[in-house]
Amino acid sequence: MKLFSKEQIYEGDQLTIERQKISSTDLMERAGTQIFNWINLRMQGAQVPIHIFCGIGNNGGDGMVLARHLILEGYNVKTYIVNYSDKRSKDFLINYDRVKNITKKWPEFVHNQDDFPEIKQDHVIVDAIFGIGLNRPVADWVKKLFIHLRKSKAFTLSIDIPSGLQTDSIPLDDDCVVLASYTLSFASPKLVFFLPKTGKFTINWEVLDIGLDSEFLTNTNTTFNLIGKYEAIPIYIPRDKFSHKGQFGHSLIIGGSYGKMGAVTLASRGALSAGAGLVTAFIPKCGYQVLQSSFPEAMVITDANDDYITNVEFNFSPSVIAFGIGVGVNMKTVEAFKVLLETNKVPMVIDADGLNILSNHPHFLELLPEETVLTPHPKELERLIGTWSHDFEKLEKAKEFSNKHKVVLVIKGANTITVFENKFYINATGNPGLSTAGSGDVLTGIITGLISQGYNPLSAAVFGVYLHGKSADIAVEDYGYQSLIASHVIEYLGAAYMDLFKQPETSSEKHKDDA
Ligand SMILES: NC(=O)C1=CN([C@@H]2O[C@H](COP(=O)(O)OP(=O)(O)OC[C@H]3O[C@@H](n4cnc5c(N)ncnc54)[C@H](O)[C@@H]3O)[C@@H](O)[C@H]2O)[C@@H](O)CC1
Ligand SMILES: Nc1ncnc2c1ncn2[C@@H]1O[C@H](COP(=O)(O)OP(=O)(O)O)[C@@H](O)[C@H]1O
Ligand SMILES: [K+]
Repeated sequence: MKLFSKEQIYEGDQLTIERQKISSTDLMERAGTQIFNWINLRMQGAQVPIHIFCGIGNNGGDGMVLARHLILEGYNVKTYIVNYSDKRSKDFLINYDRVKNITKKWPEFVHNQDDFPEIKQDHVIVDAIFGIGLNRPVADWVKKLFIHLRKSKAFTLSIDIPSGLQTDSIPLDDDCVVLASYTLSFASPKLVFFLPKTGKFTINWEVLDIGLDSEFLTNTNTTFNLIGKYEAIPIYIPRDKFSHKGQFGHSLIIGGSYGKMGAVTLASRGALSAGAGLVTAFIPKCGYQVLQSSFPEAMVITDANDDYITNVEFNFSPSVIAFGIGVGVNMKTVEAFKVLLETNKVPMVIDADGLNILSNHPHFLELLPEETVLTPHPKELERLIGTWSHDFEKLEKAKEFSNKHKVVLVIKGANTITVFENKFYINATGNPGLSTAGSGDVLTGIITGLISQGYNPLSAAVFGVYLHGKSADIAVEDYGYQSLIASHVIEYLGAAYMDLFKQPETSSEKHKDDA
């Protein structure tokens, strides 16, 4: 799913108005009506008090349209105008008048703290205070209103974006933003829903279709794209009846050191379960028994050294090489990595200590084959690209790094973001059950196994991250967040593949899959 920027959304509005020959007021009517339909379907006329807080811009206008429809339908509505400015938008004013004239229930003005209404926990709040037009910090009394709303603990439905959240910056503090229980967003979800410091303001969201111009929706390229089921399906390469293992490549997984052999086992299993034809693990001698007995499907080559890797030698042509898992940073291992990079021509995936070696020896980066996949967690990323003061700076630095070294950078986290050629792919699957030892090793294995069977490195990274998260989403149903371990992610990988071709079942799953 495309994540449109604020500028693109305004442009899409304008194009829709011109091409469909409607007025901006008509478009606002569509937006407000969609929200009304959403609420009406769920509330079925229930007389729960609904407090609608409207700003004075177009987001407030949407709130006014909603208020009119809810009042006319007989709901128990109180409408407030959060009067933070006198510069009311034209469409806000039109809809304000409509509320007054049609419903005769005049909105109340809120100018300061004394005007805040009492809100009980079992009431409903609609937040139509600020939309994407917010461009500076909110006034102190408005911030106090946000705190008042939050303290009520009432269900809070934000329109388009939680008020106080800007589309391109991080809030000064958490009290400056409405904490939404749910957000109904127009055109597309906003990038900030997926970043660690801002995503927490609305864990749940949904996009409402307001009939924007289809040419605009199809032809507009976006820098950020959300990867859900419908983006993953076209990446999938089907298998033909007469296929044989020789077609799915040979993955070489180089890693491990004394006490860290499990990581290589997990990655090797991940690669084979993702569909690699053959997997060979290259490990120090001490791991031979461990690997052969814990994962008989893999072949094993050992280093001359017992405890860590000192010299990588193999006598076959791998389709892809993964390097770094559990490998340590011994000087001999660093030297072996350098020699490997100097001679290697096949695609690579680099993780864990492989990344730490790159951070400590930045000139090695020049030796990487183009489109090498790097899979750092936040600490490893920091070592690679330096520190950042906020998420937007992190993304910018990650993009520069990816461009400079021509690498596919997979920024792991709750919404893993893959960066390549100035585009960002935000993953929609995965859950906190993945915050467990070895889950990153499994991901490296999956991406390696995908490259092995013919996916290009970018597709392998984006699809691998999707499958890894999806597998965890299915597995968590059986294990719960706490008990999910990395091996389960491998065991459920088949279910993740099969899910690609299943219809969404529950509404929350639908939400993820539509994303
Ligand atoms: N396709 C779409 O996305 C549509 C969007 N609409 C709505 O329009 C909204 C955007 O409306 P607007 O551009 O009028 O902006 P907002 O309603 O988000 O903001 C209100 C106004 O306040 C001003 N302002 C910004 N920061 C302020 C601050 N800290 N203190 C005081 N004033 C401040 C802005 O200049 C803006 O004019 C969207 O979020 C959405 O809800 C819909 O009405 C129609 C369709
Ligand atoms: N809260 C979360 N939600 C979704 N995915 C997560 C979450 N926490 C961690 N992950 C995923 O789990 C993996 C952890 O990788 P990593 O930190 O390298 O673990 P390890 O080194 O133990 O293998 C990454 O793919 C990351 O995106
Ligand atoms: K809002």
